[in-house]
Amino acid sequence: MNMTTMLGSTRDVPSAADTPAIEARDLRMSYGSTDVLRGLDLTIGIGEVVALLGPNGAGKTTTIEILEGFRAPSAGHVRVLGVEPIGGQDTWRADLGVVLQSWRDHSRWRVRETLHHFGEFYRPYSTPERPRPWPVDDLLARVGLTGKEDRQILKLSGGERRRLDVAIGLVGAPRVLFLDEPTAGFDPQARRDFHDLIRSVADLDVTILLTTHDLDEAEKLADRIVVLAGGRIVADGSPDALRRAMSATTEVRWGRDGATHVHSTDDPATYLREVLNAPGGPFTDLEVRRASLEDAYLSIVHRFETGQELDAHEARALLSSTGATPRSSSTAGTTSDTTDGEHR
Ligand SMILES: Nc1ncnc2c1ncn2[C@@H]1O[C@H](COP(=O)(O)OP(=O)(O)OP(=O)(O)O)[C@@H](O)[C@H]1O
Repeated sequence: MNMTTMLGSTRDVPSAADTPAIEARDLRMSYGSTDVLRGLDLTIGIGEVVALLGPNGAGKTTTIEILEGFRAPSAGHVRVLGVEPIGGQDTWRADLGVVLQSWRDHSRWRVRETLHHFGEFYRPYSTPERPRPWPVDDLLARVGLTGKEDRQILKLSGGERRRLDVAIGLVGAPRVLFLDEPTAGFDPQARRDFHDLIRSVADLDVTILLTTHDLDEAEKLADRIVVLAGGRIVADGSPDALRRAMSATTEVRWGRDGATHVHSTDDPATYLREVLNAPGGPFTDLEVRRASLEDAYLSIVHRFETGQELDAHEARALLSSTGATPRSSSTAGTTSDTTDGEHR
């Protein structure tokens, strides 16, 4: 039985039709006197793949742990598959797959027995539409651990262990999969394999919320990127929309007469014309670079952290694709100034 047969289609699931997979309204969380989440509004539809980004300590893991039901929020309305996570029963829990940041238990267990062990928890929740658990051999093949079935966990490499973590998250054939920094420590090939795996899972309408610091990963995997900073969502949109909202600027780099110049501009054509027509020796270097998603992200976070105002237009652009309402006038914005840097 392959994965598609096994998972069926979540379109058949009654609760999937009109209930969002994840819903948070004015979600707040404080640890003692420290406010970590200050009013998060987030709706994620069934089958969406969303990357949650934000600087260290922004509250990504906290958010995920609240959605998983591991942590009670201080305030706010939270629903995952229509259920309040902190009171979620086992039938609800069986619909979730969780890949934590680090999982170090059972290190003497072997790969197959570990998956078998966790898979058995899900058997009582098996339905004709969604047989559970996921067949271990198919799962091993999916995560690239075929041939490692009998190895003890402590003898796996870091990347292999992470693949096992992902397999454990999937073994219950979840409807919603939470992945906290899933590819930390992966080599490039393992990362690529993992991306293929997640895309194939996403194709089955599994809702995926992942945290990552890897912009490239977010861009490859996610339909939508949500940026968390200062306890609030400061940007929410497709990778393209975020890049467009933040990347009016283009960087022009040129070398001439022994000097390298770097200039950011909203109007590269006009600037280039000026540069090319200016008197001087031959050009030794010329590069025109549109800002990347990483540039956009860094700019969003930088603008937020330095308290730079964003105007209503910028706020709308950053939050527009989900129709979210900007909550603050002091979050992120575009870097549309033109600065000239010169390096000799
Ligand atoms: N159990 C806890 N008790 C007190 N403070 C906590 C606890 N867990 C997290 N924090 C604090 O809450 C803030 C948010 O932490 P969280 O782990 O959610 O951030 P994150 O965005 O996932 O960070 P990272 O990117 O570093 O993983 C941090 O300042 C952290 O120190």
